[in-house]
Amino acid sequence: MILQSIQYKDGVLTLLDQTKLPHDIQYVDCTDYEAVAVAIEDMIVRGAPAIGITAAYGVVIGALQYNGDKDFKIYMQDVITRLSNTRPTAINLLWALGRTKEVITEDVNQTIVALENLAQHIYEEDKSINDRIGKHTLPLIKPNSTFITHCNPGSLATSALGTATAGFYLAHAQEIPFKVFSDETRPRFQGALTAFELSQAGIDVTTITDSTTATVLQQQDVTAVIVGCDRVALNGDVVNKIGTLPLAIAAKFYNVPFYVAAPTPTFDLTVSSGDAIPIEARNTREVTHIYDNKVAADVAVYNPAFDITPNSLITGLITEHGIIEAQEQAITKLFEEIKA
Ligand SMILES: CSC[C@@H](O)[C@@H](O)C(=O)COP(=O)(O)O
Repeated sequence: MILQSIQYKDGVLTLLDQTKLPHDIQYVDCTDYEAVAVAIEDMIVRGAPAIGITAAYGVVIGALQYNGDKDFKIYMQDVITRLSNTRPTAINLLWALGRTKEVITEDVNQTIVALENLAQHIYEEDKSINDRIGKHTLPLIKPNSTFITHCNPGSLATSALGTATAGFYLAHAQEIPFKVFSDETRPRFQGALTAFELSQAGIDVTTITDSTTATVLQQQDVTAVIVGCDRVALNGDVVNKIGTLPLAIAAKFYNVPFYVAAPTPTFDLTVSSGDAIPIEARNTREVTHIYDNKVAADVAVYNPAFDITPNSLITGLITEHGIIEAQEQAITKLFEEIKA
């Protein structure tokens, strides 16, 4: 069973509350755009593609709330600005919001219909991207192979099969035996969500602490590491959940291929390299507390939510158009082909 993290009907955006998983399955209904913005900030919804889809629906809800107090286009710009300031790293957010801007006109009713169609289109497009990334990942999943993944690049973070997990779902459906090690991903335990969703689907998954990753690479015959991403720079550097960089370094040391599942909406061709990508600094409480239990002394805390993996550590980027090198030339060529 694949859990749906985002559902929309008649002005109500229903989000699976990921802060409660895996213990409780609870949903949050958003009927105003401020609630959507807070849901993104508080990580009720999370994961790059899911954030983009949610923001697109947030704009629809914002348009539905319009009460004529000010010029419609100025009001809609305020809605978009609020949503775009929720989280800084995953480019899917700005990508989706940029697309909503293109359909906003002075005509309120027409704009609402266009925004609803667009949000639905972005949602469906993401599903198709998941499927296609899965198909390109499938040849890597030979019988009895072993993988490591990090964070949650799964159905919870997208509209369907996930990015890095899509191949796992397809291979499992074909009854190919394989196993997955899932880093728990401190401090927010997104990897525990990956283990949860893969195990729900009947996939052989083992949770490991982030500090066990190198030992698994040392001890096991790992076929490949496959992770997702939040933003890919023009030169192929990848920003993904904190802990991806040490995993990539360890994979290189043990000669294990390191793949990044990268939907094209996650590329940002305006940034030449990873160090130009803004890295979100999150609340120190995420580190000092596990749920409500204090686990750290009262000392300084450094809590970047993402890290930058240099292109030299990446074997390939698994896009919906196929696997490409994490290099500027290959990325430019892909986007030229898409445009043509
Ligand atoms: C869907 S791929 C991106 C993920 O690997 C990952 O970095 C992610 O889910 C984002 O993290 P989050 O901070 O929970 O929104």
